Amino acid sequence: MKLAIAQLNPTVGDLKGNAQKILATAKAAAAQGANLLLTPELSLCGYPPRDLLLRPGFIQQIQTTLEQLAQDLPPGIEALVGAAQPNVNAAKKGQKPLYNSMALLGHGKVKAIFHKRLLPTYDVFDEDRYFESGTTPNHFHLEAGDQVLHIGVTICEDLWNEDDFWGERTYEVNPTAEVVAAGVDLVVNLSASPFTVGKQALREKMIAHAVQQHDCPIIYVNQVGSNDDLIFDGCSVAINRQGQVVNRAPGFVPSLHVLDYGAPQQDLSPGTITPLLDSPEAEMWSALVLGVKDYSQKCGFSKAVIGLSGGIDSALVAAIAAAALGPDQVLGVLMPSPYSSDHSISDAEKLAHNLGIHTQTLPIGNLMAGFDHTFATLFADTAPGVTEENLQSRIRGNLLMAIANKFGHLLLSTGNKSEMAVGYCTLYGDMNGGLAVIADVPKTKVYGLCQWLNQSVQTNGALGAIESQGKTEIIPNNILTKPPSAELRPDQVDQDSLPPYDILDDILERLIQQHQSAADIVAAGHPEAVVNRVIRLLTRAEFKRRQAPPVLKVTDRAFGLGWRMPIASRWSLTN
Ligand SMILES: Nc1ncnc2c1ncn2[C@@H]1O[C@H](COP(=O)(O)OP(=O)(O)OC[C@H]2O[C@@H]([n+]3cccc(C(=O)O)c3)[C@H](O)[C@@H]2O)[C@@H](O)[C@H]1O
Ligand SMILES: Nc1ncnc2c1ncn2[C@@H]1O[C@H](COP(=O)(O)OP(=O)(O)OP(=O)(O)O)[C@@H](O)[C@H]1O
Ligand SMILES: NC(=O)CC[C@H](N)C(=O)O
Repeated sequence: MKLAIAQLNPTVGDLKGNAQKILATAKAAAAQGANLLLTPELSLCGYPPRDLLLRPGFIQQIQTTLEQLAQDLPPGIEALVGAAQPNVNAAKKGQKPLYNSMALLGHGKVKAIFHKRLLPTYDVFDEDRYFESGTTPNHFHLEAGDQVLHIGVTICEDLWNEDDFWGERTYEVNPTAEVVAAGVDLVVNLSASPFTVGKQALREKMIAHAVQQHDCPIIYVNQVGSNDDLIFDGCSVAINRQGQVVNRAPGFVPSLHVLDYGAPQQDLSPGTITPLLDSPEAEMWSALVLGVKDYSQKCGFSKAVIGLSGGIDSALVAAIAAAALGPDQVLGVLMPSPYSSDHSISDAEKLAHNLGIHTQTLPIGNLMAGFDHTFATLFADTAPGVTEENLQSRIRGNLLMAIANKFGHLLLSTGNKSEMAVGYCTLYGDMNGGLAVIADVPKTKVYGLCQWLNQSVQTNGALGAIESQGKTEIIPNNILTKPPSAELRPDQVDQDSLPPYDILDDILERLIQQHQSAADIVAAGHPEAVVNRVIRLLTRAEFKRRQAPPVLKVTDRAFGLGWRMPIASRWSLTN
């Protein structure tokens, strides 16, 4: 029997386009003799469809598209296609109106529907909002000539439940154990599992554990591509009865792999194993490049604009944009003020040259003077301070949005996770933008990524669309070595206002990712006064983060849907 792993990149809501992708892949798989096409979770609607699921018209269109797709499939191949399905008993039983399902298409019809059993409702997932859990094990017999393969169907979270792997009971039900008890030869897991750094190694350990626990090979098929804030890395794997990876699809690109299952061992035969990326930096880079590429393309942008300060944050975002869209599609705008250092301009120009992106220089001194003049009477008895400093940021934000409006660019905002956490950024200023590219990358990791970028250009030149041949650096060394500064007043450096970034980032990770209390963090060796100050800053900046652009998620807890803190709150995160 031949099974085709279709690692697809659907666009949320593009039912027609997604159906065409599934059909084209089914034809390619059939041409290679495949008997069954395996597609990711909700492959027809794209994951996550969020509140589109509340629109009756969306659900109706899913049904008609699914039926049409069943009729269009080439003969000889069946397909498991992911689609939300109505729960006909919802009103009578007081249940949720939908199931998260896989439809088995074949012989011109929808032959069977399998419902997801375990619904993730934590971090960025909210499936309990829409879906009812399936209650019975999902399995079917695939028949081709005189061969029959008994296949167990699980959908993403259904596999994330092995108590002894996680060391704690996560769910009452174990869908894998139930299909294995029904006597299946093979389990497939159709997923939309978002990327975070290091997650693929964890997935493979978890799947190998399940294979050994249940003595059953597993094929895991993941979505690829980025939808809003979530990046899906693909890396679909097949693990044989011995717990060995026999096929791994590449990360961050769509792909099709056809695998054999059968005699003599009744197991999966070896396929192609794409090596995993060799560092956390390589993973993060690939994910962010895909995030910018897909967000732009799926929202209809081909060009991006970025404020280029000569600092490290805007340098990294410009590099990601150049790799994602092509250097020719990226505009860096230099907006020096009277407080800007000479190196802010020369470093930004050097960076732009290394990347091959376009630049424009728009000095903001006159606009600052115009604001001073207009406010002269109103602000007459006040001392200049943060208000005037922030005006520079807001002037730049306005200029950038005007360019975005005029030329149809997407404005990429450049704030990193550390400054988003403590509110070291200006609303309607440097926070302006359509996509917050590195707002889940702590400042220390921004440095790590830039250093990795410079090393990669020397060793393998793997920098997407950036021309790297003959170059020894992408991020100019001076950008890497000078102290970070907002340059909003003379001689300002970040470290005047914030703890050193290595200390800040460690405290933030403990607070945001590990939910530690102040006492836990002090016990880990941080001074109490610094911990309390960081907690105050983190809490106070909630209102800013609520107004930030979508943040590309690369860590286990990103700002956005996975971090839902109240704004008007009196609870202190010291506890
Ligand atoms: N709970 C709440 N709900 C809604 N709004 C709230 C609020 N609390 C304050 N506010 C409002 O927010 C204002 C304060 O926020 P905001 O105006 O953003 O400004 P603010 O946080 O006061 O200042 C920005 C900080 O970011 C630093 N920084 C660092 C790096 C780069 C840049 C840059 O811009 O390039 C800036 C800058 O040095 C300064 O320390 C208050 O004046 C108030 O109007
Ligand atoms: N002189 C400038 N010209 C153009 N854009 C600027 C200028 N100064 C600031 N910006 C914009 O505002 C953003 C915020 O500035 P900030 O100083 O926090 O970041 P950075 O300069 O990129 O990095 P670093 O903080 O390490 O210096 C910049 O990334 C950039 O997009
Ligand atoms: N779509 C899902 O069910 C995803 C949940 C799963 N635990 C993951 O992160 O990969």
